[in-house]
Amino acid sequence: MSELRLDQVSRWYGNVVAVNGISMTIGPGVTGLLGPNGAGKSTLIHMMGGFLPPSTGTIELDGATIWKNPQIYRHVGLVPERESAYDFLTGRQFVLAMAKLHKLPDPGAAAQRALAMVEMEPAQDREIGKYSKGMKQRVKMASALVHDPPVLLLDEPFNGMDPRQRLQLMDLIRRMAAEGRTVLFSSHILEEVERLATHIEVIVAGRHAASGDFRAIRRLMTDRPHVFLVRSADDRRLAAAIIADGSARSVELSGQGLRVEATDFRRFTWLLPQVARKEGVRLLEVSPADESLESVFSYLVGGAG
Ligand SMILES: Nc1ncnc2c1ncn2[C@@H]1O[C@H](COP(=O)(O)OP(=O)(O)OP(=O)(O)O)[C@@H](O)[C@H]1O
Repeated sequence: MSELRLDQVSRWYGNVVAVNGISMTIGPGVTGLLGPNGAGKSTLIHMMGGFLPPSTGTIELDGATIWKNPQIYRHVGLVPERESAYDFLTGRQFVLAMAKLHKLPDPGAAAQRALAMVEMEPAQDREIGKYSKGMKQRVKMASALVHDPPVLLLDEPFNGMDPRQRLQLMDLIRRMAAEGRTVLFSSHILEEVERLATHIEVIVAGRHAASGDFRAIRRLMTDRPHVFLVRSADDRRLAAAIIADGSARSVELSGQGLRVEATDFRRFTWLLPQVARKEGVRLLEVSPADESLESVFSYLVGGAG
């Protein structure tokens, strides 16, 4: 059983801060790393896999530092987001090459075992370039599993898959976790993460925004007060209507518009346009007032990506 521990990890590229002071612990089972595009998921995964050093902070696997520690590669399998550039190889040749890179005692047997794990034996002698998206993903999984690592890191594994391929891969990931592995996968789709992950870590704009099981994340999204900035053609009139309607906890008039604190996020965003229409007030803008957390919630609830 393996545990990854991140302590105050940051990573910047020139002026761009991709990951900002993230601390978290990832244990056995399936963990979903959820966040919008550009949140820093790939950067985090590459650091966890030992392919990229943190600018500051530490990442440890079972107490051993990951960066510049070749031993780590034996314990971690990483499936990158990008497509393999080895389209001219067959699935078997590709997985075999990875087995040889790891200097496994019997690379042939290891490759065969890994291909069997992902049920790719029947197609192993065809070229990767001729595989479907789902098959390519499974061969990438086999290459990451060839040395039987206790930790598996998958970057956006469901991207571009059809529903059937998605289900197959979910089954496979569940199986990997049931065997005692620590499996982490990234995604920008809440539903995907909810279906598969027993634990969820949310990152937005490089920062750790929330963690827990999906119930905890959902609760966090709906229970806490949400502050919105609302601009309309007639702020005063709209403020009076919102107060009369009772759909907000407080309404303040400011120079930039209305600052509205809503207790029930969904109800408020559903009611506001109706209240405005009834009053004949045109809405110009509704935006979250607290960029860091509010954007997480509106992003998650809106399912945007
Ligand atoms: N090699 C790089 N050089 C400069 N900036 C980078 C580099 N890699 C990533 N970034 C920037 O760091 C931020 C985080 O990127 P990252 O790819 O880690 O996010 P992500 O959550 O994986 O998003 P996506 O799913 O779109 O890949 C982004 O602003 C990105 O533009």
